[in-house]
Amino acid sequence: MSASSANSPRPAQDASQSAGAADATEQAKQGKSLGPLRMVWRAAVQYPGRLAAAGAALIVTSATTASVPWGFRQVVDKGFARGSDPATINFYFELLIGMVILLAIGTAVRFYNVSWLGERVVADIRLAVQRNLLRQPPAFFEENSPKEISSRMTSDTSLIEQVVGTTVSVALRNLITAIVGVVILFFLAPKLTAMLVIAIPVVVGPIVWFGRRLRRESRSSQDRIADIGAMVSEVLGAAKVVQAFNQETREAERFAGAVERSFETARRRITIRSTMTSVVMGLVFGALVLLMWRGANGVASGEISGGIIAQFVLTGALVAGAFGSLSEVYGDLVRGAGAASRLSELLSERPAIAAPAKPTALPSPARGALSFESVTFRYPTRPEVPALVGFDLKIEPGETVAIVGPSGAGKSTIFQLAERFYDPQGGIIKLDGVPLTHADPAAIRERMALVPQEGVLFAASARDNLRYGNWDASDEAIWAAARAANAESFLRELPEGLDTFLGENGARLSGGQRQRIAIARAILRDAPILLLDEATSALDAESEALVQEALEHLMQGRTTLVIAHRLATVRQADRIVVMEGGRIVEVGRHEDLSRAGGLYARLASLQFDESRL
Ligand SMILES: Nc1ncnc2c1ncn2[C@@H]1O[C@H](COP(=O)(O)OP(=O)(O)OP(=O)(O)O)[C@@H](O)[C@H]1O
Repeated sequence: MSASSANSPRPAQDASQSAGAADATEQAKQGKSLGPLRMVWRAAVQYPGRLAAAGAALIVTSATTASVPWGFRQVVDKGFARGSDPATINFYFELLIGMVILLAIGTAVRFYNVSWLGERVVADIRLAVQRNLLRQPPAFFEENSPKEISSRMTSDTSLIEQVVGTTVSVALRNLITAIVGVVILFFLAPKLTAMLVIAIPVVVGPIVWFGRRLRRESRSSQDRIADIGAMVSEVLGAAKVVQAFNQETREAERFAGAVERSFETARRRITIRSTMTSVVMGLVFGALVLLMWRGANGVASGEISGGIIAQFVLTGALVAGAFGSLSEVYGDLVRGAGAASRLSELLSERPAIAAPAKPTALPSPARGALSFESVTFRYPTRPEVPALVGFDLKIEPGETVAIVGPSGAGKSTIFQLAERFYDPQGGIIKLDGVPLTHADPAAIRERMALVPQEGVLFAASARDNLRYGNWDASDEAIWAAARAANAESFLRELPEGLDTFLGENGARLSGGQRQRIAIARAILRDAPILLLDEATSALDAESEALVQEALEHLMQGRTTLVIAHRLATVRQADRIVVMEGGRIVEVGRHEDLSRAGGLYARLASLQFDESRL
C-alpha cells in the first residue's frame, strides 16, 4: 500500500485542498501525455473483429470523403461542360451518388462498431476495477473514500466511453482526411500547397501548447466533479442527521462551495479550450483564404481549370476542418487520458493482504482453535496509537470467550485481526495451528462467521440476505436457520415471503429483526468460529429475549469470541477477557472477577444492567 499510496486517489475530505498537488502530479506526468490511454487500447484489442470492422469502415469513409471533391471536380469540368453528351453527365453524377451511398453505409458501420467498442470497453473496465476494489483490505478504503471511488467509476468511465466511442474515431478520421487531403492538394497545385505546408507547424505549435495547459485543467476539473459526487451521496445518505441538527443551510453552503470550485475549474478549462479553438481555426482559415486568393489569380491567368479550383477549395476546406476537429478532440483525448490514469491506479492497486504464493492448507476437519501470541498492532492510518499491545490469548475449540472493556480498548480490533483484514506489526495469530499469514485469507474467512453489532443488510430480497452466508442453502435450510434465529415469524409475515425486497440496508425492518437476520445468516454459514459483536443499542425486552435465544442456538458447538454487552453472555462465557488500552488486564469467570473488585467489577456494575437479562 505504502509504495503506491502516493499515486492513489485521495480521500474526499482533503481533495479540495490538494488541487495544487494534483497539478504537480499532472506536471510530472506531462511527458507521458496520452500514455494512460494504452490501458483503454488493451481493453479494446480484446475485440479484434469489432476493431477490424471499425478500422475498415473508417478507412473507407475517410477515403471517400477525401475523394468527394474529386467527384465534384469531374462534375464541374465534365458534367457542366458545354456540349457534354448526356451519358457522360449521367456517369459522373452516378459516380457522385455512388460515393455518397458508400459514405453513408460506411459511416453507419463505423458508428455502430466504434460505439459498441466504447460501451464494451467501459463495461469491461468497470468490471475489472470493481473486482480489484473488492479484493482491497479495509485500510485501502480508509485512505480512499468509497464515495469518491464510486463517482470515479461513473464519471471517469463515461469519459473513456466518449474517447473510445467518439473521440478516437473522430481523431483518426480527421487525421486520415488531413493527410490524404494534403497529398491530393500537392498533386493539384504544388506551389499553393507548399504554402499550406509551411502554415501547418504554425497551426500545430499552438495545439500542443494549449493541449498541455488543457490537460492540467482537465484533471483538476474531474477531481472537483468527483468531490461533488462524494458530497451529494454523503449528505443525502445522512439526510436525517442533517435535518435533525438543522444543518440544511450549512450543508447547502458547503455544497455551494464545492460546486463553485468545480465551476471555476471548468471555466478555466473552457476558456483555454475556446481560445485554442479560435486560434487554431483562425490560423487555418486565414491560411486557406490566402491560398484561395492565389488560386483565383491562377484561374484568372488560365493556369488552372475551374474544376481544379473547386476540388482544391473543397479539399482545402476538408483539411482545415480536419485540423480544427483535431485540435478539439485532442482536448477530449487528454481528458480521457486523465480518466484512464486514475482508473488504472484503481486497477493496478495490489491488495496489501493477499494469499501467499503457496498457501498452507488449514487442517481438515476444522477444530476451531484461535490463538494470539504477543500481538502488537497499530492501525495504518493511526500509527501513533497502539490498538493492541503484547496481546496473548489462546482460545480452545468450542470455548466461549467474552471480551469486555471500555470503549477504545481494542475489542473490535481483535476481530479485524482474526479475519486478517490487517496484519499485526508484531506477534503471530494462528487458526488451528496455522499462522494467518501463511494461509489464504479466503480459507480463513470461510471458517469464521461474523455477526456485527449492526446487522448489515443489502438492498436485495430476504432470501438473498439470508443466503449471504451460504449461497447453496436450500429454502428448507433457510427456514430452519430463520427458525433457530427467531426470525421465522416475521419473515413469514413479509408480503412476498423470502422474495420480499428488504430496502436499502434493510430499511423496512426493525433493529432487532435486522440482528436476527444477521444471526440466521451466520447459522447458515455454519463456520467453526463465531465472531459476535453484541449490539449495544437497547432493544425492547421481548426483542432482546428473542435475540438472546437466537444467539444461544448459534453459539452451540462453536468456538465463540464475543464482544459482550449483556450480563447473560458474560455469565455463560467460559472465560472473560477484560481489556484496557489494547492490553489484557484481567481474565476469569464472572463470579471471580466480580468479587476481585478490579476493572471488570467496575465495568459490570455500570454496563451490565441486571434488568437486561
Ligand atoms: N480503522 C481504524 N483506523 C484507525 N484507528 C482505529 C480504527 N479502528 C479503531 N481504531 C483505534 O484503535 C483503538 C481500538 O479500537 P477498537 O475499535 O478495537 O476499540 P473497541 O474496544 O472495540 O471500542 P468500542 O467498544 O467503542 O467499539 C482505538 O483507539 C480506536 O480509535
